[in-house]
Amino acid sequence: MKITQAFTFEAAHWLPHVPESHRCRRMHGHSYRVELRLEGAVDPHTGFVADFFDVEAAFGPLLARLDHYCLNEVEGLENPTAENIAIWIWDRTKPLMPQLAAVTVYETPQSWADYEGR
Ligand SMILES: Nc1nc2c(c(=O)[nH]1)N=C([C@H](O)[C@H](O)COP(=O)(O)OP(=O)(O)OP(=O)(O)O)CN2
Ligand SMILES: [Zn+2]
Repeated sequence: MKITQAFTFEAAHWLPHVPESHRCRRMHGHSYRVELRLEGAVDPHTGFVADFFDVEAAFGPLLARLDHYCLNEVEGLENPTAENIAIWIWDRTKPLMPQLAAVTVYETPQSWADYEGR
């Protein structure tokens, strides 16, 4: 069974490795959406793969490190592409949630990165 929980955060960033002429080299902001997908068996008693409240409690402190910050200033996110944000979240969430199967980071509703740990 797969379950997914979505979160949103607002943040500024700029991309240091694109050409000077690229508009994303300038500081700008996004309303990001993060989806955490968990996979596992449904507990026959609770009916849950995992309690959404527990997912929220585990991910909340990480989300707080991103929301309303300049992502380039967050340790490990010096090049804050959607891909690198997804990896950053995975690396810090997977140890807390072994059932984590994918992290999806939407930079805009039309563009996102999916990471499944490889
Ligand atoms: N593979 C990636 N490509 C790009 C990334 C990224 O993270 N991974 N990021 C950017 C910029 O962050 C850029 O800001 C993307 O947002 P935006 O310019 O708003 O994108 P749109 O083309 O959808 O904007 P419109 O104004 O709607 O045209 C660039 N590339
Ligand atoms: Zn951007």
